[in-house]
Amino acid sequence: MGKRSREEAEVASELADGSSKKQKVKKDKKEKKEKRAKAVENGATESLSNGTTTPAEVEVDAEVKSEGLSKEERKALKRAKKEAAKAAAAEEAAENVAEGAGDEDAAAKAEKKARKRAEKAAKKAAKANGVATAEEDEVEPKSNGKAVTGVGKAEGDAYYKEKQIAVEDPLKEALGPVLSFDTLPFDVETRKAYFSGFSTPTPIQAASWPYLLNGRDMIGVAETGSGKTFAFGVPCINRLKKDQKRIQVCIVSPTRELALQIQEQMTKLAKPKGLKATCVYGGMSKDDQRQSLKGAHIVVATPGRLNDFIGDGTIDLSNTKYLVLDEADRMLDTGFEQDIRKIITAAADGKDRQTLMFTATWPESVRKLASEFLRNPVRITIGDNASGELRANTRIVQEVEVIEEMQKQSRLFDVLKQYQSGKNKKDRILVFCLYKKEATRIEEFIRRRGFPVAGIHGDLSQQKRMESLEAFKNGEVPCLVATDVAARGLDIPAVKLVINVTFPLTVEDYVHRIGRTGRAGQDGRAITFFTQNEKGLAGALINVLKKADQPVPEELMKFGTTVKKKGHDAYGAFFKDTSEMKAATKITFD
Ligand SMILES: Nc1ncnc2c1ncn2[C@@H]1O[C@H](COP(=O)(O)OP(=O)(O)OP(=O)(O)O)[C@@H](O)[C@H]1O
Repeated sequence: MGKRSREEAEVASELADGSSKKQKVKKDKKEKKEKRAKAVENGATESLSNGTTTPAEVEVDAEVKSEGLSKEERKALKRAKKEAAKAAAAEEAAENVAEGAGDEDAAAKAEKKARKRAEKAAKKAAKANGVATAEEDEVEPKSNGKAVTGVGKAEGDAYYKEKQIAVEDPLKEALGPVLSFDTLPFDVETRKAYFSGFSTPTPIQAASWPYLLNGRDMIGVAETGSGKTFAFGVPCINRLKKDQKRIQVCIVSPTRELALQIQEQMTKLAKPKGLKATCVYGGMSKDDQRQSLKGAHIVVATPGRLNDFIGDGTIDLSNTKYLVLDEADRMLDTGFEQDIRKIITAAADGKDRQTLMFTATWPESVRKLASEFLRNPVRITIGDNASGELRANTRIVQEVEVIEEMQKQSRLFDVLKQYQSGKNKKDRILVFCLYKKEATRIEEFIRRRGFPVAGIHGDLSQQKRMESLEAFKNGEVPCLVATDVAARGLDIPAVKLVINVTFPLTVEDYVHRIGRTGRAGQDGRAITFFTQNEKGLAGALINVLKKADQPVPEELMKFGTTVKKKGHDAYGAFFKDTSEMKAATKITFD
């Protein structure tokens, strides 16, 4: 085709396109008018394809619902109707102007303006009518409406692969991860309040949010310090009804200090929305806690005190539709099982309830019990670990020293001298013991050697426990001696070193203990004294070291690599020979 004829063809096609566009605009307008007339006739409340409600529709809706309104409400409704009529007239005028001028740009502008007015009127009318608008309620997550989905399949799959995320979903919803806070259903101010200081969601947050916002039950398994609290905390916020001053969200935690820490995080999420989170836990006044429950929407609790309050009628969980077991494997072990059964029975029915279980360790022994309480749960596991095997945070350097019982104190002194002197004098060190009496003795030993130290264990009053933790957190005391009450969940900034003076009863507890360091993308170090007394746990410990790519001392290998089938009542371990294990790849934490 020659140049000229090509130009002519293009002009002709443009003209043809223009006239057909005009015809289409006319046809659309005609259809819209007919639709409005029909809506008024039928009392229908259909929405336009862009999701807004037309003034006529609002009017019909308002008419239907105006019965039983107060005088003020009727007035508001009348005003809204007027607005709606004005907007409709404006829309009509805009259509006429556009038609008369034959100018599509002007028509589009006028129509846009009119639509805005119509939307405004629709919102006013809806408000007067008690219908919440999308903006007020933000996005109300639905269980089946997929209110929030993450990125598309290709991008999502690439992210899952890069971050080694395994998603097992019996319903095969295949929701992509949320890779930016901006795509969450919160306004700018709220996002700032929640996420300032964070650059992106962590892998467990990115992968779990779309499913949780869509109402799914979940098991989330991710390494210590990887942001699980916000992973389960953020999605429930939009679901809460501010005016319903009843417990709508319940989060259960195994220890008092952890419950308080979760409450702090939940308050950060609740407060900007005018919601209240409170905490109930043992060892403190019941009356004060009863008082604090007034007007609360979210309760974080330890199981014993929660059941006390359910039993005496202080707490009614029948409206609790979002139930979280944090440190879920601990919550489901034999010590807590009965308490948890009672709590779940007191909460809303399974079909109305979203149940979540989050943890860094997910032993085989609790999985069957967990399935009793969950409905088609999505299981999300981070770290090339689809089967949910025991894994330690790979940013922690793990050193294991096989020594004699009687060498422990002098080695402890050496380690403290090495890591808490000179410019490192203020570095935080957490020392774990197995027994309360042992913790008291070790604390005294450290104090006598000239190191400022505090303690936290079950022989101390709750007040004293909280004071010790606070002094450690605010840097007043750089060394804290603890039993396993401090092993799980506690998020203390910049713990440089964890020392295990006596190995815990399970290797799961070991993973949680050392997880107090190396949090939120930081590096950390753990030094563990291992004696002949714990040789039954050597195989499982060797597995954890190998999977985290850590050196395994010869002396430890000598105890054997077999993993006992049943390690402890709490967990009833799992069987795997270490030779099958492959080293873990590092997960990046943005
Ligand atoms: N998106 C994020 N980016 C950076 N830091 C984050 C992000 N989300 C949470 N954090 C921070 O990471 C730290 C660890 O979070 P959190 O306590 O929730 O970990 P966890 O996975 O529950 O750990 P544990 O298994 O020990 O209980 C906290 O200080 C938290 O404020």
